[in-house]
Amino acid sequence: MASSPVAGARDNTATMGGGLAALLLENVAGSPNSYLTIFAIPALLFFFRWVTTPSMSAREPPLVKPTIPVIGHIIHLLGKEGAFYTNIYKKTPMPIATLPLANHKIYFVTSPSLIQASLKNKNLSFDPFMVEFGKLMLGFSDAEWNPLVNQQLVDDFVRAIHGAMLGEHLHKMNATALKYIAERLDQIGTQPLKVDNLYMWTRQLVTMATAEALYGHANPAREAPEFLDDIWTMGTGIYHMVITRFLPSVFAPDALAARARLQSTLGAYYSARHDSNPDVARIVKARADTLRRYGFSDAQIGRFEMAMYHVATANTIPTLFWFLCHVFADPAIIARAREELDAFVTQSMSLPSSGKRRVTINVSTLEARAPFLVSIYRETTRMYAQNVVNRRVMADTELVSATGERYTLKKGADMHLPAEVAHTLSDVWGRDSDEFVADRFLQQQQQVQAATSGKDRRTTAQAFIPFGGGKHLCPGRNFAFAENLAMVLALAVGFEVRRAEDGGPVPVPKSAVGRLGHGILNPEGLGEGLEVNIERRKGWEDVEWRFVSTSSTATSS
Ligand code: HEM
Repeated sequence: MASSPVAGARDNTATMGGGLAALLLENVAGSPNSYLTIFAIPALLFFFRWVTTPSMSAREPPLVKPTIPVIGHIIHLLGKEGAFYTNIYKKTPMPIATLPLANHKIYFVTSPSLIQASLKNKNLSFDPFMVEFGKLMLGFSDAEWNPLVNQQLVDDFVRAIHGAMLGEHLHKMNATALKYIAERLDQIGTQPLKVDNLYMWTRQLVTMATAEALYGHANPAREAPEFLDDIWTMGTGIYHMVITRFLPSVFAPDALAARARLQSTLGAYYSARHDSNPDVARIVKARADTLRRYGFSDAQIGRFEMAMYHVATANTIPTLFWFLCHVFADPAIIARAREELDAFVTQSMSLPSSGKRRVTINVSTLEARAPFLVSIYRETTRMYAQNVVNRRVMADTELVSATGERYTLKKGADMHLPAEVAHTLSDVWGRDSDEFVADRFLQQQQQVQAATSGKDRRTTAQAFIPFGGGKHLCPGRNFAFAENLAMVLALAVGFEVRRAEDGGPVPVPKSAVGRLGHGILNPEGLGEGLEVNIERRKGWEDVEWRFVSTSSTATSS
């Protein structure tokens, strides 16, 4: 039937009045392809949303939706990196929340009691991350990794690690590392030591001290000093190797090259069976023994053990740097530290035949004898830790907060416990939670002793997670304590550390942007331009330093 232009115009007017659906139906009638359009597009959109939005059950932690649907949190996470969690918490403060990352769920925990409940819960495991991150960081292919690594190995390995850094094993490591550090300090004579970059100086000295403590006299860094730099260069690539996993060969070629050199050098170390030398740390022996039992070749142990050297230095040394800066940056802090330390260090002096006065300090006593210095150390780890403790939910689990709220956690989801958020909660740490307060931990200890605020102390202890917690609580924390406390004590008492430019106090530099996958923040520009002079303190010119580590009061985080 022919239609007049007028009739057509009337029809269209009617259609507009009848709504969009009618228009679409009318047009679709003429074209089978259009049927596809009308049904397929919404179906696809629905399917995409269904696939990419995790389903939620009642009592799961409340959902925090991203501003941009589906991928908003991912974009925000990659853009803000370390500050991601703080930003989310500032916008939506919750004790626990569910963050959808595409179709994956992350439970983001900030409440101190829920943090501790998570760390203690056996259904929440770090093991899958050890396996997943390990393979990526160490550059094993699936074909090599899968036949070697199984749950039994992970269990044995974790047991071996934790048993190997206690008691006599720990004392031996402490003694070796601190001997190396003390000898370097003793070499500073009457002329000031000019240091171009305080961060790099600390890093070089303590990376080597740690290598000595781990690997003994066959420590590969003795023969190949580039080994020390390689461990840090490798660390810069972790973000690309493990977090984004996107073309590390393009974005982190130096890190991959450094990794290859480290792994080959360590492969030679294990092939020569240097790990059986008597001056090697128990943790190095125990790890290699376990890996050999599970069929790793010596070359594969070398590749795997690069991880040990990394974890032993990556967090301890930036912590030491900030600790040192804060002690020497504020004249009131260094004065108070010396008030605490001078008398007891003087009591620890002897006069050996060398003619020099010798101070001998047992690092295991410092917790009790140097509470102010220990407080500065803890405050440093509180302020600069930005590690995210990871756990995976292995079975549907219920978590109960201190106030009785119950949350259901679903199998397969991940949990993130970011130290940066927990360490700055103002209702836990006070209104000055963003500030560095040198005696914060000392004040708390005194309040506990006076029994005035046991509850507060419990809450801060629950929110303090620089070393993680539960079964995977960092086994190196006591060794890190010994290196940090001993070195800063010796410098505080026996030396002056001053800005080279004008002899003024050491500045505390800005910290670099926190990268995902890193624990303690680095200084901006890796300390470039932080020139200092280190010279003997008046009245302490002829003192040499010795540290021992014997069982008495155990040190702790
Ligand atoms: C200030 C220094 C250090 C900090 C802040 C630190 C922090 C951490 C953190 C947050 C974890 C994860 C814990 C968890 O998931 O619950 C960890 C694990 C670990 N750390 Fe440390 N760490 C430090 C020093 C050291 C040192 C010196 C060593 C060895 C000599 C070491 C060896 C390890 C090992 C082997 C693990 C894995 C433990 C396991 O999976 O069971 N760390 N550390």
